[in-house]
Amino acid sequence: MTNVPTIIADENMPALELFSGLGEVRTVPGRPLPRAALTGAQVLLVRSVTRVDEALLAGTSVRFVGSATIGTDHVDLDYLARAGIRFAHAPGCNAMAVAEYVLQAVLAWALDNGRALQRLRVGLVGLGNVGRSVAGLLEAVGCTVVASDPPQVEAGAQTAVPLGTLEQVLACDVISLHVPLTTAGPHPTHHLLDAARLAALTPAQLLINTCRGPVIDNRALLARLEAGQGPVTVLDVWEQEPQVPPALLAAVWRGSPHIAGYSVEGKVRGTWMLYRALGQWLGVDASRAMPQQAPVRTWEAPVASMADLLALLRTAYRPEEDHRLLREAMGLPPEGGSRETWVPLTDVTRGTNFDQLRKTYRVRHETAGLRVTGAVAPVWQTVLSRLGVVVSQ
Ligand SMILES: NC(=O)c1ccc[n+]([C@@H]2O[C@H](COP(=O)([O-])OP(=O)(O)OC[C@H]3O[C@@H](n4cnc5c(N)ncnc54)[C@H](O)[C@@H]3O)[C@@H](O)[C@H]2O)c1
Ligand SMILES: O=C(O)[C@H](O)[C@H](O)COP(=O)(O)O
Repeated sequence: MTNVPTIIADENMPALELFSGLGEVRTVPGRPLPRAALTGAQVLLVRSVTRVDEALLAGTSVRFVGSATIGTDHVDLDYLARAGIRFAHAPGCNAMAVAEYVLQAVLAWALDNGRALQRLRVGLVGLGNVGRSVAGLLEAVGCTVVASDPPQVEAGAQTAVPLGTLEQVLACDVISLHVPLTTAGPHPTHHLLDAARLAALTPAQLLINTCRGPVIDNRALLARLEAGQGPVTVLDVWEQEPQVPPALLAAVWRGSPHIAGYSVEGKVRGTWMLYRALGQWLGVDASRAMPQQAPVRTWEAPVASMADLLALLRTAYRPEEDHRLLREAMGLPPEGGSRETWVPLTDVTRGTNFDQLRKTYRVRHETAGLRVTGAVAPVWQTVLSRLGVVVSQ
């Protein structure tokens, strides 16, 4: 390509200054992305909220699409291949952010329920970048982890985490979902947790979904939760985003607006990976380093107990704040209010509120780089090391 390309980018993408040497960047809203904005553009950079398909791209001059995400279910990859449009995404960019979100949920639930981590069996559905990061942290705190991943079994993959059946995973104390959303192929994940599988789960279990909403049949889940028979549930993702059914939100232990991966580092790394890929495609230098943004942080107290570890993690991120804000945005009162106090918002307002929460999401850093100066009990040393914490006593 000889001319300077025009790059259309989602306005919620950080660190777009990386692209200043590669083309002229123009930002646009991602949901909905105005098709007219693509006129004359060669490059389109999106996040998960933009459906990228023939309807959006046919007749445009876009030749490169980048998605600063791990998931690709919003992109019609077959169409892009047929149309000769190059595609890049960001595998692994925010895996540690999601793993920290899951670790906090497990620690808080275990503390609240008097469960010893060393006796917890954790089942992961999907053992890719996120599943492996989650397993690394949970094994380090003493949990026994098993995963179900049929594509890896069929490929004969050697995995550090033992692979079992989905049924074995669903029988664990904690179940965490880390699969892509797929509707075709030998192992589709749409409604993988359907009514029948959900019926086998009990209130003694913890179910966490940070992958994609439609992997769980949300109506069936709500029916189980309203009957008092469902698992304690953490949902970061919802079947009809940006819609969040107030009844389902009221029934879960914790809900958040699809932000499990929203660390500053995860988002910046996603942009940086696209910058590298675009530079390679254009055949130009793209050797800028990933912008480093985490400030110096210090934890001066000891890390002796599970509660200490949770308190340390909470310096970076307080999940109940996301839960509170999401409830407010969907018209629910603070925890415990009756159904009569729910504010009846329209779908349009709820959808706008959901996207607004994500757009204005606060600065949240991963734990990596935190300096601990207090005494660390041997039992927590491995997890702190895997979190990238620097222990200096
Ligand atoms: N909430 C968030 O902010 C957030 C952040 C990152 C990723 N995600 C979601 O999490 C998903 C997983 O991320 P990842 O980085 O681990 O992806 P990945 O591609 O590295 O791993 C996915 C794994 O799932 C396995 N898999 C596929 N179908 C399966 C099935 N039917 N049963 C069991 N395993 C199956 C694959 O073999 C693979 O090992 C992404 O596709 C994305 O949708 C959400
Ligand atoms: O797949 C992912 O990486 C995440 O789900 C995704 O990044 C969520 O954030 P968004 O792209 O919608 O801003």
